[in-house]
Amino acid sequence: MILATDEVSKSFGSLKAVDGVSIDVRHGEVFGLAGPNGAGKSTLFNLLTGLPIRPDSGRVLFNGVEIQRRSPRWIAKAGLKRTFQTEAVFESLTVRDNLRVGSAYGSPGRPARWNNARCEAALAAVELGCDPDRPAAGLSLLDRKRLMIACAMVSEPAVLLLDEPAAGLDPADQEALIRLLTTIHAGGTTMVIIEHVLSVLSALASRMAVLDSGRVIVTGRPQDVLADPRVVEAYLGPGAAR
Ligand SMILES: Nc1ncnc2c1ncn2[C@@H]1O[C@H](COP(=O)(O)OP(=O)(O)OP(=O)(O)O)[C@@H](O)[C@H]1O
Repeated sequence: MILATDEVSKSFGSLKAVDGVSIDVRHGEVFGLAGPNGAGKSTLFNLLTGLPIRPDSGRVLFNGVEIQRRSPRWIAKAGLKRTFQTEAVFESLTVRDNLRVGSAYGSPGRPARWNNARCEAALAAVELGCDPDRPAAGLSLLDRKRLMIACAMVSEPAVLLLDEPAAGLDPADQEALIRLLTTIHAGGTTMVIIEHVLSVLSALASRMAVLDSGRVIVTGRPQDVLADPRVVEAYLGPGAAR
């Protein structure tokens, strides 16, 4: 296992947002996370990356090391990086400067000396063909997503966590995203993907878990999980699977 949670819980007041969740992510796989709105998926990502919360109980293990009390920066430098539901790019900065920020935040060891070759490589990896010296503002939705992924990939993380990468994309752009993430995965990056667009998740993930009300209700291969009556009822309500 490269990444695991062991009975991780987090409450906000009386709400158990994440309730005793245990997942195991294997080296080199794409692991999916799904579940209805409010199921606790993003909170689980926040607990994995220390941003900005810590678990009330349970452990997060990265390469066998407990990281649940580590800082977000330490976790990023260790090789666990993430993207966000909304396209978290600095609109007033150029594409190149966005990548510089990504590199400075997550590179292991001392801050890496920036070089243009690295910028070009990161942009090529996400197939972002624009002028690197143009502002990020005005990029299309898909290109802002490419840039956000490039900012995470520029420090060559071992694990990339993607929070709803397909949100807002039309079917053609979803296909482009699937091709892009397939290529990045083929380069050796382990991925965990939260996604509501289940066709995208099915195309990418070898295993997945579904959360409901903070708990894992089913884990397995996408084709089995998505046909499971418990999953159908979590999305559509009690009795929907009958
Ligand atoms: N900082 C916070 N303070 C209080 N409640 C929170 C906080 N963060 C999340 N929650 C609550 O925890 C629950 C789980 O939220 P979370 O965002 O993890 O769900 P999700 O599965 O990612 O949902 P979505 O698919 O809509 O993004 C929700 O009820 C949410 O309102």
